[in-house]
Amino acid sequence: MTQRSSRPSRPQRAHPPRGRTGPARPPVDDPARQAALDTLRAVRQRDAYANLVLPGILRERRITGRDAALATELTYGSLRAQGLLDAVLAACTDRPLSEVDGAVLDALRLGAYQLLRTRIPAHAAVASTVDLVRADRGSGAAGFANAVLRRVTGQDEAAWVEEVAPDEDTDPIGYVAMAHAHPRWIAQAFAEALGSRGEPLREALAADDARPAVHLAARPGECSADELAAMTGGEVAPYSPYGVHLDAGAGDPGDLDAVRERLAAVQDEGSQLCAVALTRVPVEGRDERWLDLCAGPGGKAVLIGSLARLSGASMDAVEKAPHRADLIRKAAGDLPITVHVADGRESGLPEGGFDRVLVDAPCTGLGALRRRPEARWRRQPSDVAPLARLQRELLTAALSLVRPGGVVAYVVCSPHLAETVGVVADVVRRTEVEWLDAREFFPGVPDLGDGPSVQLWPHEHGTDAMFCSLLRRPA
Ligand SMILES: C[S@@+](CC[C@H](N)C(=O)[O-])C[C@H]1O[C@@H](n2cnc3c(N)ncnc32)[C@H](O)[C@@H]1O
Repeated sequence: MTQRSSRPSRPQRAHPPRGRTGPARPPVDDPARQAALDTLRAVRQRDAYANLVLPGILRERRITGRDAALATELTYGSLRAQGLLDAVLAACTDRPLSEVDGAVLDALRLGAYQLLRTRIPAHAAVASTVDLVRADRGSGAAGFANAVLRRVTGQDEAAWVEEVAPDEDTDPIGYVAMAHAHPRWIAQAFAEALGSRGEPLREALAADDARPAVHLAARPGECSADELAAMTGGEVAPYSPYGVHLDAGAGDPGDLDAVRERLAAVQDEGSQLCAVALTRVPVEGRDERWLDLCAGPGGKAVLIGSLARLSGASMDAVEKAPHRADLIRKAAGDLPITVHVADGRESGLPEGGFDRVLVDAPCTGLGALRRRPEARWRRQPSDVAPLARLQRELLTAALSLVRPGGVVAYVVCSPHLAETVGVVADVVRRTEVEWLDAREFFPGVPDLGDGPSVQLWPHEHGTDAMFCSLLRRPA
């Protein structure tokens, strides 16, 4: 690890007071950065979700085109990279970041992101950030931000990683976690799922750190993937028969005509594949009652419900949260889906009453971090055990709701072993059930490992890191 010759001295003032420290100026005319900064603040102060806050700000302020694209890139990029940015910023000040005014810290993260991970010229990145701080917090805070960011400009991202990351030889996981801006415990969980601390782990974290393409699912019976690609200018997805990929910078996909007219929905290709896999497993005899046990907000329920309609089946959808149950009803429209607000562990639905059951269980979401920029810094290792307990209980309930000979798909958007094979192996040990080789039901998808479960990965499949196990209740 290289050592910096000296820590930067305290910038300008020994202790710039918190809050306003000088005359504020009128708001700066930089709508993209202002939108990004306001979103970072909402995420920090109110635990808001950036992908809900930012589109609202852009709409309200009528920010479009290049400004909207820049705001999106800076917001999501700064949030994704936060751990790395904070380590660099901490090395550029001589007091803990916890003592830096929150609003100033948001701006410093925005500035550091531009300096380390964009092609924006350094002088523009520093000056624009300092202007934002001056307008909001006054000239003292602006001087502090200027001094810190100038120190960040001293070297590029790779050199900073060498300085702030743990030593690569003694802590390879800690090193690669810092280099690709992931908390160490998440990198460790990925390493365990991949069975590697080397190149596959680096590739997985790098893919997880990049801006993902938008994935759409054409609604079966309404529109084909070819038609959807032609309508949206996207590309037909490589594996899902319903999938289309759009460029990462393609704007708000909710504005697309195909999505507004319900011919398609925004849905990761891995989610599509797991939902479709449930419908591909042959079952003998009756095949007309399907169930989604954790259905909100309804992405998979709509895809499976569309396939149910085409094959003459109907579907029940269970969701514990009433507002998410409402979202399923809205998304389902006239599909043959009956929505129940209930706990899937005691839904009151008939035991053995269903031919196919999906358990898309609540999980840490570690497999979809690239789509939820702030999530990686919010999740904690202590979240895993209670979720794994709930997942086991939901899967056990699903196995009592499926009829003999029927099939259950257990799906999570996480590769954490405690939520994936840990849950399934435990339930299989305690229940009489056949663990099917799920790989057969992901035709054409390469690199699916040794089975019997399927673990998808962003770096191998271009999907979220979705996990799917298929279980059959003995006839
Ligand atoms: C991973 S999400 C499901 C996503 C959904 N299948 C889709 O594709 O849109 C898990 C859902 O389970 C719900 N949930 C959590 N605990 C539950 C329980 N005990 N019973 C039923 N649903 C539950 C959550 O509110 C959440 O909506």
